[in-house]
Amino acid sequence: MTGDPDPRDDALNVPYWQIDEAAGKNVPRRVIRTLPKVTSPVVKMIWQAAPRSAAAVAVLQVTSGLCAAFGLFATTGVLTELLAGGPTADRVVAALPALLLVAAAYGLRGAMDIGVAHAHARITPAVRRLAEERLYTASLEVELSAFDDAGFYDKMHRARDRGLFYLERSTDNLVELIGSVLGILAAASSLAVLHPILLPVLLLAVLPDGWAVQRSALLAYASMARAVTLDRRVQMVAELATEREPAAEIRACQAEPFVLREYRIVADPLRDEDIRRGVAQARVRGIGRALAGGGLAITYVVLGLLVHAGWVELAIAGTAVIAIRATTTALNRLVLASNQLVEQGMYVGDYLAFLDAAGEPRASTTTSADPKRVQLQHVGFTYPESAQPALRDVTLTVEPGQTIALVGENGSGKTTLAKLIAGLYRPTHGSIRWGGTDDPAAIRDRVMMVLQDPIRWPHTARANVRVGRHDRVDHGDLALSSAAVQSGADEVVDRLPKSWETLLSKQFRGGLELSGGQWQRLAVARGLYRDAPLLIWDEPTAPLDAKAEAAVYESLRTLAEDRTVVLITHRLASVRHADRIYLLHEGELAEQGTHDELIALGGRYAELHDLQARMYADA
Ligand SMILES: Nc1ncnc2c1ncn2[C@@H]1O[C@H](COP(=O)(O)OP(=O)(O)OP(=O)(O)O)[C@@H](O)[C@H]1O
Repeated sequence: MTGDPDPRDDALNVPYWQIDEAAGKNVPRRVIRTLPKVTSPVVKMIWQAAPRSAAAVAVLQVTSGLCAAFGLFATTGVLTELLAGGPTADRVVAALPALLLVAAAYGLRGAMDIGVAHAHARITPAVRRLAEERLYTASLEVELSAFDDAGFYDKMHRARDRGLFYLERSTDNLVELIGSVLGILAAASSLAVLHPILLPVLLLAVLPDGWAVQRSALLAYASMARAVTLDRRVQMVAELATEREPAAEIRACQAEPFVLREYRIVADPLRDEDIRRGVAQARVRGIGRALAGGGLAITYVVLGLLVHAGWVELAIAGTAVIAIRATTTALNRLVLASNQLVEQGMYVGDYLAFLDAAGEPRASTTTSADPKRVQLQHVGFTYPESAQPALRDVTLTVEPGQTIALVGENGSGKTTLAKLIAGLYRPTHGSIRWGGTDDPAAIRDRVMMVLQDPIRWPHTARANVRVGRHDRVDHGDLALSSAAVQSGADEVVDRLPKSWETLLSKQFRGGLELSGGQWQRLAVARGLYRDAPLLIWDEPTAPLDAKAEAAVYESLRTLAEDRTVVLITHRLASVRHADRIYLLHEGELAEQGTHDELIALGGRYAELHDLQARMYADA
């Protein structure tokens, strides 16, 4: 039956991702004050990414500015000769040497500008490359728990989606800014020499437009800050509607209208916000243009009055008009570039804030300690931004060579505990020691973990297994083959058209897709290929068929002979031989012992065991 939406869905109408008015208020108000702060990290980045090209741009731009100044002075010479008395032909001939100087100055300037463009072309891609690597390094190095924090996600998305893009744009704008500053210095210094009063008058023509562009930039940023979460939500819904992974389930659940409704809920306020911003920007731009036009008119009137009063010669006034045009153009470029730099600087700030939040890259630890005995003392763990702890007061010891099993209902904390034992999370209470160390970085090399929902790497079958220990030297693929045989992945690979070299991703031409169970066999092979003394299995066999499951457990028994194993499973029949079984309930250790002890106890474990035994018997 279809009908009105469930009223409980109304929770969707007051979402946390709505427009955030407070975030929009927290933006800077002035460009000039902010400019040095926002440009210095960009300058530093340019210098680190492409020092030679940066030096070339600086030298060529200064030379270009000098040429421009020289050209303007030479122009006065040309105009003086042309406006002198006598026949026109004589005046033109007399002006020729100055004219040649003007042509040479501007020709040289053109050559310098071509050089600037060449050097500039090398800078932006180099900056992007460096910035991307820093971002990816930071996000790969960050503690796993950061990914459970929505604030961190917002920061990362801002840094990745906008920070990188605007860092590139601000590199271009910085080159533009330096060029326009030097252009202004050249033109304005000639103008000041011709008549000092022309310079302040000229500012009248440019400042209003500058104000408008600045306001417009700030409006854009404030709008972005208000809508950033909303924007992310729209992208998420867009992925649901367009990506391959959810496509089947959406159709199977007939959830298409639900996805569209979700889209409308988030897209409508985003559209309204964009309109609000666009209209406000158009208004300030309009005011700025009108004021700028008035300012320029006043500039020319003042120049006319100066000529009329005989304070300025006509030839100098002619050069002044050219200089005014050059200065206005350069000042406008400067205002635009600096305003854009400030706007972009705010996004670049987001990029830098993310690098800060991600912290220093983890020092690559050279000490590698064997986990040996793993001891947990009163360990508690709460996920970031969660009200309830996922684990409470867990104390247990895993002796070297033991196989322990973690069992319990869904959500009881098994995976969380396994990730703590693997050193992926740090406890929020209590302590964990692995042999002689409590530094998770020191044991990471000695842990192999097969996760509940392993990554399907969009790579070859070989890469999917070898990524378990990508730097392992494996002559003749001996370790690869052995991991494949133990996990049953060999049967999967044998059927692939290009064997180990088959690309496992439908998103690329020639790629193939595997079934859930086939992927899982590769994931198990990946864990085995890693080959480490502490082995953590989180429901490794759930999607496997009976034959593959039996093969994996057989391999597990062999592996367990000289390893410490932590096994998580809901199939209690598979944990019967574990040295010790821990039953978790709502984040606490509710029962522990051997299989026989727990059955004798007659508690939750015994109850679950009976239930499963009856279920399989009925089946
Ligand atoms: N990334 C996360 N962020 C916040 N809470 C989480 C996160 N992962 C798990 N939890 C919460 O922590 C609790 C324990 O989850 P955990 O995945 O450890 O349970 P589990 O016993 O492995 O469950 P299952 O048998 O379903 O795999 C649950 O209440 C869950 O909602």
